Amino acid sequence: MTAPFEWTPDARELADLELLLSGALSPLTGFLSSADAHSVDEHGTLADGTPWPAPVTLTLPDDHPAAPGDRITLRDPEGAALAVLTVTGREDGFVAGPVEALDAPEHGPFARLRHTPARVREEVGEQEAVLAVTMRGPLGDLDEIVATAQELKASILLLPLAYGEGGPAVVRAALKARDALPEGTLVAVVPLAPREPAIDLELRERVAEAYGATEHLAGPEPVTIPGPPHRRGLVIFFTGLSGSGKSTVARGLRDALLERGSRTVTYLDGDVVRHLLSAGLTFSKEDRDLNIRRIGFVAAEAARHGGLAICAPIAPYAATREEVRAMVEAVGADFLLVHVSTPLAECERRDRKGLYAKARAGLIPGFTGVSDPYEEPDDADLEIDTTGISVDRAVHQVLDPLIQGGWIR
Ligand SMILES: Nc1ncnc2c1ncn2[C@@H]1O[C@H](COP(=O)(O)OS(=O)(=O)O)[C@@H](OP(=O)(O)O)[C@H]1O
Ligand SMILES: Nc1ncnc2c1ncn2[C@@H]1O[C@H](COP(=O)(O)OP(=O)(O)O)[C@@H](O)[C@H]1O
Repeated sequence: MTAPFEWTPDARELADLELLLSGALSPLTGFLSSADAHSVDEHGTLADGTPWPAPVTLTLPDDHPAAPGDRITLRDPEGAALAVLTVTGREDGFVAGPVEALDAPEHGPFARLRHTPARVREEVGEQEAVLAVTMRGPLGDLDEIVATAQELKASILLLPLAYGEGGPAVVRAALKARDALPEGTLVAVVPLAPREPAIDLELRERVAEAYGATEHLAGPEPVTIPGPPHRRGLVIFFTGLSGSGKSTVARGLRDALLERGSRTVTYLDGDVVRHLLSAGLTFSKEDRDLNIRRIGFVAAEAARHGGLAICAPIAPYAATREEVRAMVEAVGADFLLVHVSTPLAECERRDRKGLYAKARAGLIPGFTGVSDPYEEPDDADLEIDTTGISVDRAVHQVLDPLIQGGWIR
């Protein structure tokens, strides 16, 4: 049964929730209170003295109405109800309490391999010694694992710690290793998000124990060599006042890239987006933020598999631009913020669409730069002022650093 209050935890918290529900974080049965989390940080124990290596917490905004005694349905981003949390405390932004599983649909890559610790222990049998190998990347030396297992007369359990973009690759590596290891080697997928190295190792030990391990080997850390810039996803995000030249330069850049032909280009113009993706949104702060998040979402999807996206909205708020940068970097792509810093006076002099005149006459309320804020970026990767220079020159001020940085060939 779902509860009256609702919340959608973030990706890390959802991963922890899955582990709490499966028993992989035993003896924990819920999210920690602030007191427990601080005690773990300071002493490596819960407040009652039980040893525990890592805070497992859930953040809830202060304006969320749930209070101690209330029940909150926890949902995944697609809306599936995963669990109910019974609130025992709220402090320092954390909500604490035990969680109970709901009948959530199982999906996602390798969902069939997400065996619970109880199921794995049952399959292995209580008497047997088990060598668990936790892995975040491909295993190097399988001979060493085989030799250790023989010495311990143990069966082998591979625990790929699948989290985030690289998750499926770790599981594939585990399945490949299983085929080369002795018969009877088991694989169980554990969605354990990484922590700082020492804590990560201790937490892996605890998870391995929950899975019945009598011995634990931590597999090598993955060596992540990012691809060369010209193969990585890239989002070029123009921001600036209306009339500063964002669309003109962005279109020129798009055309120059298409002429070179070395990359696919997705172009998200501010005006075009407003007619389709964000049709119906106003220019209130909330709607502008939503508009920018939508643009960021589409751009990040285009960049996820190595595409190049160009966006050219006003994007007046620094925090929202930072959110988009984080969304793009979270999919392993690069983000370049281009501030088209043409001063207001010049934008107003151009007044291509007559909007500044209307804004000054009070006919358009909340017009950026006139009667609505524009927060100047202090994190721009490039700045161009298009006053008194040709469009071609302005386009080159963006294109040249892209070539120099290796993003464009
Ligand atoms: N109140 C108000 N403030 C600013 N701009 C306004 C407003 N009302 C309409 N317009 C027109 O909408 C274009 C900006 O849309 P954006 O989607 O880029 O804006 S935002 O990023 O959501 O703030 C902008 O186009 P550009 O000139 O291409 O920037 C304006 O033509
Ligand atoms: N060097 C330049 N770069 C870009 N635009 C320029 C430049 N010089 C003059 N302009 C003019 O400035 C206006 C910019 O309008 P636009 O690109 O629609 O701005 P925005 O998308 O920022 O609202 C256009 O009329 C364009 O021709």
